[in-house]
Amino acid sequence: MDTTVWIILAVAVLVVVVVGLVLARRSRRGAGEVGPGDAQTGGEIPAFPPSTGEPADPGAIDGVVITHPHGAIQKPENVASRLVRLRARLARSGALGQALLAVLGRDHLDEAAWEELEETLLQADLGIDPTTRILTELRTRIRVDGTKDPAQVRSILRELLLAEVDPTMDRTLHTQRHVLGGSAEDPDSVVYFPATFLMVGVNGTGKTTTAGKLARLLVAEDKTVLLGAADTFRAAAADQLQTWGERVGVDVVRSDREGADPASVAHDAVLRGARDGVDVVIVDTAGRLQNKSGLMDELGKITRVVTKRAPVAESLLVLDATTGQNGLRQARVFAEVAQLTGIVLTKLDGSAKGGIVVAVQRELGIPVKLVGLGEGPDDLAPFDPETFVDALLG
Ligand SMILES: Nc1nc2c(ncn2[C@@H]2O[C@H](COP(=O)(O)OP(=O)(O)OP(=O)(O)O)[C@@H](O)[C@H]2O)c(=O)[nH]1
Repeated sequence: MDTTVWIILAVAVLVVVVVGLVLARRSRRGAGEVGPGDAQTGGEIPAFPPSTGEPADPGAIDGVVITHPHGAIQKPENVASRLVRLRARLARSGALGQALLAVLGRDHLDEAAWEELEETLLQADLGIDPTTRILTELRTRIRVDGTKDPAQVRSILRELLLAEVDPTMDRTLHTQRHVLGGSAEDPDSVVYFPATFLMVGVNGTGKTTTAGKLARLLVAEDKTVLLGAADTFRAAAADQLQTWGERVGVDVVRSDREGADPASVAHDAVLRGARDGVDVVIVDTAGRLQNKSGLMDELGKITRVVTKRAPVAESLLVLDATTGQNGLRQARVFAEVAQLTGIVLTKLDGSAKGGIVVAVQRELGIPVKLVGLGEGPDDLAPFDPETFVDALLG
C-alpha cells in the first residue's frame, strides 16, 4: 500500500475513536451521571454500590461510604399536625404574653408599669430597638383609643409583635431540583441536579439533629432525600445521622474514618444524590468556631465543591434560641463566611426567649424558616409568624 492509503486509514481510525468517545460521554450525561473532572476533589466518581439493604460499603475514595436504611421505616408526622401540636408547646414554654397582658390589664399604667413591660420584652431577647418601637406605639394607641379593654389591648400588641416578626419575608424552603440540561419537549432528556441544603452553625446548636428532623419533614412532604455527613470532626455525628436516615428510609453518605475531608464527603453526597435522582441532599457540617479563617476555609471549600454543578439551594444557620447575645455573635460570624438563606432556631421549647426570632432576623436580614421545639423526631416545623405570635400571647 502506498503512503496515501495509510494516511487515509489512520485518519478513519482516529475519527471512529473520537466519535465513539463523544457518544459514550453523552449517554452517561443523559443518564444524569457526572463525569470525571466535574468533581474538585475526586476526578472519576467512585462506583457506589446498588441499594442492597446492607448498611455500608467501605472502600470508596477517601473512605467515603454510603449507608442504606434497613429495618422498619417510620412514617413522619405531616406538617399541618406538627404546627398544631408545637403551637401548644410554644405557648406553654414562653409565658411572655401572660406577663405582658397581666401588666397591661392594670387599672393604672404608671411609669413603673411601662418599665416592667420593657424589662419583660428585653428578657425575651427581643432587642432594644424593637422593644422601644413596640412600647412607644402601644402607649400612643392606648392613649389615643382611650382603651383598657383587654381584648383590644391584646389585639394591638399582637399587631405590633407581628409587624416586628415580619410576615412579608419569604420563608419558603427551596426544594426544587435544578434543571441542568435537556429539552422540555423530551422529558426523558432533562438532566436534574438535587437541591443542596447546607446545615451550618456552631457545635451543640442542634445541626445534626436538625438535619435528621429536616429529612423527616421533607419525606413527609413526599420528597426524596439523601443525607451527607460532612461533620467529620465528631465521629458520633455520622452515626447519629445514620440513625436518623434509617428511621425514615433515607441513605447517608459518610466517611468511615474520623477527621476525613468534609468537602470530600459533601462532594460525594451531591454526586450520589444526582445519580440517584433525589430531590434534596442535606449536608451536615462541623463548623467549629476556633477561628474565623479556619471556618471560612472549611465552609468555602465545601461550598465550592457542592456548587460545581448548581448553586446551593439553602444554606441554613442553626442557632440555639437559648444562647441570647452569644448566639447573635455567632450568627454574625457565619453570615460573614457563608451565603445564608435562612435560620433554623432550635430549642425554642422551654425557652422564654422567643424574641430572639425578631432580633436575629433584624441582625442578619434573613428569615427564620424553621423552628425546633423539642427532642422528638418530628419536633421541627416551618416557622409561621402568625402562629408564633399567637403562641407567644398565650
Ligand atoms: N429541647 C430541644 N433540644 C434540641 C433541639 N434540637 C436539638 N436539640 C438537642 O441538642 C443537642 C445537640 O444537638 P446536635 O444535633 O448533636 O448538635 P450539633 O450542632 O450537631 O453538634 P456537633 O455535632 O457537636 O456540631 C442534642 O441533645 C439534641 O437532642 C430542640 O429543638 N429542642
